[in-house]
Amino acid sequence: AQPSAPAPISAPLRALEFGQLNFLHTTDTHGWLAGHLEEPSYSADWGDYVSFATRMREKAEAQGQDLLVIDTGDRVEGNGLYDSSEPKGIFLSEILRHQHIDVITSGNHELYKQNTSEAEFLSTVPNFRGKYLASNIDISHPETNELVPLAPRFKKFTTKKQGIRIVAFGFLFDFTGNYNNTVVQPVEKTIKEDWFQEAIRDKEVDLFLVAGHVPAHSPEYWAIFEEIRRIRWDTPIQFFGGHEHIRDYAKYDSKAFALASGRFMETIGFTSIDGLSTGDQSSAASSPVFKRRYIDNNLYSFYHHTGLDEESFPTENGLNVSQLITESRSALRLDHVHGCVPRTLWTSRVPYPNPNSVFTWLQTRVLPDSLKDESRGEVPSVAILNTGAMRFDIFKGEFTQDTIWTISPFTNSFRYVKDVPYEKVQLIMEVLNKQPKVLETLESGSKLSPLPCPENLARAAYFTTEVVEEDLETQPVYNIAGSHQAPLSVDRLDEKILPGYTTKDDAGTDGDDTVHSPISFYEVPNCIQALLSADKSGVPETVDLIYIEFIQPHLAMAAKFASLDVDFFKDSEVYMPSTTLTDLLLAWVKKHWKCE
Ligand SMILES: Nc1ccn([C@@H]2O[C@H](COP(=O)(O)O)[C@@H](O)[C@H]2O)c(=O)n1
Repeated sequence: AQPSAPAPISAPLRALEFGQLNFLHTTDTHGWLAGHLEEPSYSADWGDYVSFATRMREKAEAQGQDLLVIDTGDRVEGNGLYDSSEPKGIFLSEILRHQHIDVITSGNHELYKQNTSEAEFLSTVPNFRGKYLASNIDISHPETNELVPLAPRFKKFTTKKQGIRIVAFGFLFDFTGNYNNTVVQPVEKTIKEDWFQEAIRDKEVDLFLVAGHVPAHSPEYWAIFEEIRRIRWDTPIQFFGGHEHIRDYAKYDSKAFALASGRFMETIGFTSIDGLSTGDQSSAASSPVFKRRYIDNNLYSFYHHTGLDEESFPTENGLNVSQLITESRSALRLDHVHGCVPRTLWTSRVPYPNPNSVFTWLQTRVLPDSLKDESRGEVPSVAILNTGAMRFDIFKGEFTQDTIWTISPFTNSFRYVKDVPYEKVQLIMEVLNKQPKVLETLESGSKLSPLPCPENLARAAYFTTEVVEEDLETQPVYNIAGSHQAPLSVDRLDEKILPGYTTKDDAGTDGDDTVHSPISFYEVPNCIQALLSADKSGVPETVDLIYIEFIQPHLAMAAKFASLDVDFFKDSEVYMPSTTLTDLLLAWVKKHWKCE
């Protein structure tokens, strides 16, 4: 772990059940390879994970079993270790490559920008040659401009100990927000292509392995499942997914399961399968047995599951990677303090609006204090921001160079349209906050990216519907009864059962390795608005409508519903040129949250 990481806290743990074939899985790490430096439950770093994977492989192989390591993308954007360097990602890429990964895929974040996808093509794919799969992504070659596969479409391999014959794929969900140097072909179309049809007709296969940046429960995975089942009615299928930032496990049939392993290096997913055929030896078992566990990413869990301790657990490679992370953080000055946070602000642990909500803080303090374009003088305005723009809670204490990227990694700036009737703005807000179907599909047929953070969409079933009194306290406590998932915090360390993930999935409620008490998780709107007006006494007739540029296509759609005759693509202008949300937040923190 990193020198400043908090020590993990002992807690009751559920055991891992090994099988013939075992997997470790990460997804949506978003640059958090240093682990969480303020949350003991997730305080292990990528170096510890390198050691853990090695020790787990040794353990499996000593028992004549196999272990494979999977990563399903969104490795970039969301932490200083990625975002703070120039160019972005040069430190992260060097750290990442030290893990032995058997199958790795791209997420949507690898494709938002041209430089990110090109770095993927020129560095990550070669670093993981033979392991990186891209079943439905092409990229315009940076030198020739020719459209080429980002990586091989699939691969076939045989496991070392058991001789299990695996055909593996690597998919991305039907993403449409990519920059135009890449092409993401819809999954449903890709699976009709000859190469896929041939691959699933291979009779010498014991397991289909579908890794992808695709939600565990999703139409895309359902389509792949059905296509494979049309040809291979009983070959086992193990899916690994991601994108929703949640722990999840989906049962497609008794021989096909999908695991999703959370977000931000909080979770190492584990699955095992027993009863597979191996090579030409058919299995004695009538049906394979699938198991799953969500491991809290900390050394207490790692020691327990490997049966090792502080002395015997770390590998030389793992220790070197931890050291490399420390050096990279230091070179990037990620511990540099910009200010001191007076009280913790939550994205979804408290209801909105609330004095402890990040969104209330933005609405009432940051946006009104910061959004001012000199060229517009005292013209009243309304600013609209999508809640997905804020990625993480802000903990009480030091606000560092790392914090700014964990909360606001996107480089979006602001645009505006002049003289919009205030009542139309209110109608637009109503449309934007209708969940989520109204604004899902453009006339072109392409889908709009959701406005809130992915957790917020995926966890609708877990929302705390009645406000828990304690969540309204100045600093809420966390061991609250209810049934919802949410990350663990730094407080309340005095109790044996600590608050944390309490996952419910298709296999039940015993998936988390650590037994936790649950935490509240409140729904937040898709968008918030702030009225910026010198005259606080009344509502203005017309306003400048300022918005974060990410929501421009959504606004264009919403304007139609609100009968507002504005072409947001043609009629808008840049507001506060060269200023991003990240810049605004940092400037506000430096000015208002000075350390004593
Ligand atoms: N420039 C951007 C990009 C994304 N978002 C928000 O993030 C969501 C996607 O998050 P994943 O990690 O699941 O890919 C997206 O739906 C937006 O809410 C943004 O605000 N600005």
